[in-house]
Amino acid sequence: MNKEIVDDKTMKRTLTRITYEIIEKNKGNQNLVLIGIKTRGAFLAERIKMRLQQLEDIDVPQFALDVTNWRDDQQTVQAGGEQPPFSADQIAGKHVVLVDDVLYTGRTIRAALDAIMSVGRPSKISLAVLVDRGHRELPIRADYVGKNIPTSHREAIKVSMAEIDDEDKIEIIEPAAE
Ligand SMILES: O=P(O)(O)OC[C@H]1O[C@H](OP(=O)(O)OP(=O)(O)O)[C@H](O)[C@@H]1O
Ligand SMILES: O=c1cc[nH]c(=O)[nH]1
Repeated sequence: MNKEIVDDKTMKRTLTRITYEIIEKNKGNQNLVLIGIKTRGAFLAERIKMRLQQLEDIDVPQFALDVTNWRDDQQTVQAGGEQPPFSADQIAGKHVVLVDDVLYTGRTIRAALDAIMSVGRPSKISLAVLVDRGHRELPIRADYVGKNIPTSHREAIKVSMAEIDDEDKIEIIEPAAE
């Protein structure tokens, strides 16, 4: 069963708040680079980039990262992951804000950190997520959290985004009754 817990208006507000928090914590915003994890993290990073442009009139570089090749379950997933789309110069000495939709075990973020470090050395990496659903398996935490949504292991969080899903919403998928 799917239960909608965040609607489109709330999702927009949440992203605006995350953007304000990034602005507040990074006075000047000079060194920022946004890296969104495909698939939906990349669209979230694009939206944060647009808000930074509107709110602060700054043009922050933004990239979409495929972490397939760095996953720790890589043997079991499809081959054919993409290489990072940025160069060492584009991230060296920068403050990278990594963006994803859901933070769960933390393994996707671990893979993203390795992918970034394989290219260059940012001065700092922060993490922004739309949803933190708990159940971490690695010592990873987010700096910017849209919604903390406590879940059981059996539940799942489904983020829909207008760019690919036709609408914005966050649902909790409950396991079917046995
Ligand atoms: O913290 P974790 O346990 O790693 O889980 C979180 C990740 O899982 C989902 O991605 P998924 O692999 O389903 O790919 P998608 O974004 O392309 O749907 C989600 O978008 C996060 O990236
Ligand atoms: O519930 C979950 C767990 C990982 N990734 C998701 O998108 N949802």
